[in-house]
Amino acid sequence: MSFKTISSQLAAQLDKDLMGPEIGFTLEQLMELAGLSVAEAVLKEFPYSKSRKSQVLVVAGPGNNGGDGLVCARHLALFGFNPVVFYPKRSSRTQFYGQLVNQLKFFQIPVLDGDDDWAQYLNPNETLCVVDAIFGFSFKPPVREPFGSILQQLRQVQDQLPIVSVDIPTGWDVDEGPVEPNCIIPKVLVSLTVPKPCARKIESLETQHYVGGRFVPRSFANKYGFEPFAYENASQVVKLAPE
Ligand SMILES: NC(=O)C1=CN([C@@H]2O[C@H](COP(=O)(O)OP(=O)(O)OC[C@H]3O[C@@H](n4cnc5c(N)ncnc54)[C@H](O)[C@@H]3O)[C@@H](O)[C@H]2O)[C@@H](O)CC1
Ligand SMILES: [K+]
Repeated sequence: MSFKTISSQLAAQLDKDLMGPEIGFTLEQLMELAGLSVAEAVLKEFPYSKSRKSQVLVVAGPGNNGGDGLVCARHLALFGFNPVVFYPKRSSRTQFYGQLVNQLKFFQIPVLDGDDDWAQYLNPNETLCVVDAIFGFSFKPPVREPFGSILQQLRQVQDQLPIVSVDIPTGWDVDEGPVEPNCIIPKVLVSLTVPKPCARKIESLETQHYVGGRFVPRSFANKYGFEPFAYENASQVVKLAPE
């Protein structure tokens, strides 16, 4: 595939740079745009219609990838879907995660914890798709519990219930690709800012690939060795053509 990628190390540096003293984005700003991008990709792949199922299960992990999922769920509700969030290991890294959960409650979006029966939402007759916001570019294999069992359950249904992965398919090494035996093979991948090397391992016939997280100017993209993606109008995502 010919699209440009940047390594996990460079992606972390890019994030630091965007949120550093010179540029000054806050994590909250970037997460809002990232979550909105993923919700738009869901809408594009599984258009909302009153006459069909509209339930979306969002599985959120303990870090910022999970935060993207929490934001995504709120936008999905605004787009007309019925999101349910499974958030088994809640971050206390900053107060912000608690605020995101409060916002979900404000939207009357169910937020399940580790003791709840989340697997009831893995029924393809009732759920349209699953958003995989478990781990992003900071995942280091091997996967620890409870996420090992969660991945196993998701893996069992992924052929019937499409999975939309946020930034990195969970269980994939950011640079090497699928490493965990129970890693997710998503139907849709939404790379944020710029694809990471593992995105080269997706099979374009099996997985639709979007780029989202539209928040850098050309000069900054060029500094990190890539060209801006061809976003149309106000869209927050662009679909990459299969190669
Ligand atoms: N500029 C960007 O591209 C932006 C990226 N964001 C998101 O931030 C993500 C990176 O966030 P983080 O650095 O917080 O990291 P992640 O969300 O990828 O994961 C870190 C968390 O996972 C846990 N973890 C790592 N390996 C594990 C294992 N083997 N078993 C169990 N737990 C494990 C860590 O303890 C930590 O809690 C990106 O992938 C992206 O989704 C956005 O939120 C904001 C903007
Ligand atoms: K993910």
